[in-house]
Amino acid sequence: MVVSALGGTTDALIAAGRSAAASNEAYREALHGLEQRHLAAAQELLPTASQQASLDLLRSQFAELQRVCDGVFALGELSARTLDKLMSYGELLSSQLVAAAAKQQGLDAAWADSRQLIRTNSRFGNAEVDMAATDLQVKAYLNAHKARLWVVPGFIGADAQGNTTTLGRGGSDYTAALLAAALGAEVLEIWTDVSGMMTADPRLVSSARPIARISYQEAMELSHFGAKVLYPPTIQPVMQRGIPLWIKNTFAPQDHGTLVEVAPPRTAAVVRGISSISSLALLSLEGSGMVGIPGFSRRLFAALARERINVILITQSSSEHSICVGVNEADAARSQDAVDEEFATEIAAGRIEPLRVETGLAIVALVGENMKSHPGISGKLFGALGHNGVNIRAIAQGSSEKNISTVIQAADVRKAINVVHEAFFEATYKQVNLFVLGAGNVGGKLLDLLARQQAYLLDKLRVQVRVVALASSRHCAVSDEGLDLGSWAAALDAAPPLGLDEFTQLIIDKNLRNSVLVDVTATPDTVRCYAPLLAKSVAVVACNKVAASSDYAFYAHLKSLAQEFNAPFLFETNVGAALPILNTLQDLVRTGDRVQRFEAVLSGTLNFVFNHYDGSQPFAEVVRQAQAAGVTEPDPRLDLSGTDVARKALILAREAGEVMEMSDIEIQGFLPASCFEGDVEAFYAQMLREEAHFRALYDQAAAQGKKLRFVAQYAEGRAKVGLQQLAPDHNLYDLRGKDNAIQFYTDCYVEQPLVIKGAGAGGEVTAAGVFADIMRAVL
Ligand SMILES: NC(=O)C1=CN([C@@H]2O[C@H](COP(=O)(O)OP(=O)(O)OC[C@H]3O[C@@H](n4cnc5c(N)ncnc54)[C@H](O)[C@@H]3O)[C@@H](O)[C@H]2O)C=CC1
Ligand SMILES: N[C@@H](CC=O)C(=O)O
Repeated sequence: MVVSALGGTTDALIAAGRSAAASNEAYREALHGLEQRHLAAAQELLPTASQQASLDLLRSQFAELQRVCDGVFALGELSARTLDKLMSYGELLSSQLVAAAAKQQGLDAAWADSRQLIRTNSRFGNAEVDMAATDLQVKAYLNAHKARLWVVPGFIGADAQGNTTTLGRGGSDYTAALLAAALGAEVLEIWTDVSGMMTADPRLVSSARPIARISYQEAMELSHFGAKVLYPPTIQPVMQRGIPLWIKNTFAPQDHGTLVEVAPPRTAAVVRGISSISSLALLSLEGSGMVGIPGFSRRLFAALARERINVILITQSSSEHSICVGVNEADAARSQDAVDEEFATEIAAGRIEPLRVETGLAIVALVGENMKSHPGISGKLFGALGHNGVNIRAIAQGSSEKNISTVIQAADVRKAINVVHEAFFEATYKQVNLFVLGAGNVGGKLLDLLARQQAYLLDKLRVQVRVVALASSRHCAVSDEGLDLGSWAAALDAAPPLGLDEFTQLIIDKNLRNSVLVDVTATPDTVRCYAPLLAKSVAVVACNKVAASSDYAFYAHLKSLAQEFNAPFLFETNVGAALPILNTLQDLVRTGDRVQRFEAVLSGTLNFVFNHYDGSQPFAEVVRQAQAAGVTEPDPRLDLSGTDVARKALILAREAGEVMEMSDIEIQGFLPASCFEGDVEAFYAQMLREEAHFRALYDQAAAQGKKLRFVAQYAEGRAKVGLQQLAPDHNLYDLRGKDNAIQFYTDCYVEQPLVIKGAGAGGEVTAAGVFADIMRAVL
């Protein structure tokens, strides 16, 4: 049994040594605290009658420790050798306590000093083990001494002169593996505080799960790449002897844990785990003088090796114009000095550039032996990262195909690991993070719809939709876990205000995967956050028509950002609410068809009004009913003036490929100009006064058996909107309630148009259309 120090002891010993070296007497207090803790542990572990020997031993060892620290204090210096000696006390003390407790339990147990077993070189702080000597020492010791259970301190060894050395932090696992290998053990069990290696770091990925069985190679890749469960060198000694290694959880012994073995059974999962290393610096050596000249890489690596700088990742393009290596960020400055000195002549001659050092980076890596010869893995990896705006700075994959590593910004690590985990571990769910602007008619219906559908989406589509922030014009509620959609209105009311720029920055700072801005306002203000968000690969879904009907340059800029940053910009509901008008049009254009003309009824409000108005009640009253039904714009004058229909005609024409501005659309209004003087109430009052005008319009049409329809027309680059009287044989005659309809004549649809018709306005259907756009953006 190999034992680690009591939690926190090694750090406390290091701190005490450093205090002493800095002439700070605080080390005495620190040692006293540690002593009390160990004495208390002994009193808890052992019955009172048999505590004395252990308590005496502990006291004498703390007296020794005190003398070591006093020496450091007197000299004002803490050498690596003394620090190793200091640190060794953690494991020495704990293992002696455990040995005493085991004997007390009646086991045939004995304590062995690992300094007599593990032979290392004299590199204090991170000594290298002499395997052959260790093997011999372990066998000789166990031949000479007899006990059924040996309790041994982990982490420490001794050099040939008998000086105490340490094997690197986490080295107790390594000690155990060295002993298991020397003894030819049947199995090495590592008892820790987690239930094995996980598919990803559980602190970063909440849906990470334990890996039941894994090969040595995979475990090595994962442990090297930050899976802190296992100290990386641990695997080598047991792998060489084919000894299975079982990671188990002390706090949940019933859990299976992870079994590391030669050949775990093949599973459907091609990727075994995702790992990451933070605090990475990328060193780039570049220059035309390198091309085709052998020896540059050797000199680069030699310069780093002389400084004992560990190279974590290497990549070189086939142009040989640059070599790029990843090292620990803490080694960046030394790397720069070492490499620039090595290449001083070439740099002075301009044949290569001084070493370029970039910090603040991290590696995210896919690990799995089954990735070998399995096409599409890297494509899926890069696709998942790219779709979420994670820029890949460098890539490395060896021909063994066990590991594909990407270097990314450290700030993107959490998002990156989560999207990659979602992409490769299908049994988990995909998380969608919504940032919603507007909670009025459409917004409120959307939030209620999301609340109703959340369980369905999770269950059937494995999509977890969360509203992380919800803003009205006065409040903004934010929740990292997602707002409770059963009570969004109360949460919004209780929340403080947040400006639009701060809201935008919040989305960028949260940097969550599958982020979507949902604009369900009617204001021109909100559109200014679209561009910065699209440039961060945040999808934008809008039923707000302002952006798509604004200046052509702005609309085109948003479309190109969406393409450049792989971030959907979707606004299907801008025309005909949830009717699939824009998607159909985009399909036509995408397949090379050309729209020759279209005719459409695109105002739910005006259709509602003309379907309900027959002179039996005032026209103004019918408009009020449309507003109450949630069909009009927040300002109904936009509908009645024809402006809203003109916006839709413009958006359709643009999506058909036309470069047009709003001023190019001819609006033939039918309301007397007097109706637009003053505010909305004045508008209603004036319509009442103009009732005769509306009655006359109706009577003229009715007298010929026709209906009034406000029609948008586009043909060969020209568009207009206006009131028409349509006969019963017209395709747009038979429209009920607030229906919309459009007929496209294209190069393919020449005689019979492509017709789309149905409910084209109202809070519910618009919310449904926005919801569909959200799903389209993220699935
Ligand atoms: N009602 C319908 O049938 C359809 C509506 N639309 C569009 O839906 C949008 C919303 O319409 P409604 O819900 O009826 O309007 P609404 O006026 O009921 O709701 C808009 C909400 O946005 C809020 N708001 C304004 N400025 C804001 C800001 N800077 N930040 C956050 N919230 C802000 C307002 O306080 C209001 O609660 C409009 O752009 C409309 O053109 C699109 C298709 C159909
Ligand atoms: N106010 C609009 C709503 C949809 O865009 C309409 O009346 O159609």
